[in-house]
Amino acid sequence: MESDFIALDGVEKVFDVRRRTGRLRREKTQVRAVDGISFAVPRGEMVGYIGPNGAGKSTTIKMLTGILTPSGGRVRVAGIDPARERTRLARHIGVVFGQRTTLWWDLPLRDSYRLMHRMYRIPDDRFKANMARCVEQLDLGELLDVPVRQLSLGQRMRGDIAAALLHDPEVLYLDEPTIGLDVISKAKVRDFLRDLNAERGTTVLLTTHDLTDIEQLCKRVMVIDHGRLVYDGALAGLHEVGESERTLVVDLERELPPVEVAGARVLRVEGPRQWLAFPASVSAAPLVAAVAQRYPLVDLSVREPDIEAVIAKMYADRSAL
Ligand SMILES: Nc1ncnc2c1ncn2[C@@H]1O[C@H](COP(=O)(O)OP(=O)(O)OP(=O)(O)O)[C@@H](O)[C@H]1O
Repeated sequence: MESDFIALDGVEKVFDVRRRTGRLRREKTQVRAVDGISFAVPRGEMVGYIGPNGAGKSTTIKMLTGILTPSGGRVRVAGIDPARERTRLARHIGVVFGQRTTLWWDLPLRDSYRLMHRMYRIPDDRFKANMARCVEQLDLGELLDVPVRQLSLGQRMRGDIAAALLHDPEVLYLDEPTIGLDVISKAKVRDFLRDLNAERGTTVLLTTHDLTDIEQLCKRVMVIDHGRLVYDGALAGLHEVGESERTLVVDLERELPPVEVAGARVLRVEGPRQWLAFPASVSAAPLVAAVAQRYPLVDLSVREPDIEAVIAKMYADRSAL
């Protein structure tokens, strides 16, 4: 069970939608938001779940919380069928939606937390310990008596993350937890999540458009597109799938015509500096040697492929199919 703490097997979600096709006419159509997804996440793993807008990420998370019932397939979280036993599952999971808050808008954070204490029937000692930990690690001390509506987005997000953890869940779903946050708030949230996962072994499923979140937090990433899983593996492996390229930036002694060497193509020439693209999967050494042998080289550097470009290319390639 531990190796498939979260398990999806051929999961589908189809929405019936009515579309207006004329002044009085409406047409019934179906949207396959999730189209046969299978994956397993072992206990204690922190996994990124990414994809373009409308790919089916939120729908998957809603099925994992039990808010939505799958149209087909099987979902299990901590051995529980979420849609059937949503209340029982609630004790095991915490959910944070970056775009909306679970806190009471007009109440200070402290009062929201007190309400959750009672709603979730959290034992007093656990509540106190978790509260103390979150307040310290998320730097909430000075914010506890401020009404939620007066908090900045970053402060509110930290407040929301604490709220999701007061009942000590084993699983945390995060849907865009860093959206709209400034650089410092993002760093605080990421540090906290990293510690939470390392120290408490909380299993984390993270949905985000910010690939830095993934690069800094997740070894494994799943990519979903049009309701299907198109990649599940190490973040590094995405480069191979996306056929990404590295860039060799060379500074020559003087301005010269585009460099000609096998295995690379010149992307740009700017005075004595030239940018050469070569496949990320091959070593830079022979290329550097070839350039150095034939051209008056002053300096050089190698730039790693940009993961965002890799993923953008993956999406583009698939939609061209
Ligand atoms: N309640 C609903 N009724 C009808 N269609 C829906 C419903 N919820 C989602 N959809 C559709 O299902 C598809 C997947 O939506 P979903 O919100 O899961 O995508 P997402 O990957 O989370 O996107 P985003 O990154 O924009 O949040 C979209 O085409 C969306 O319009």
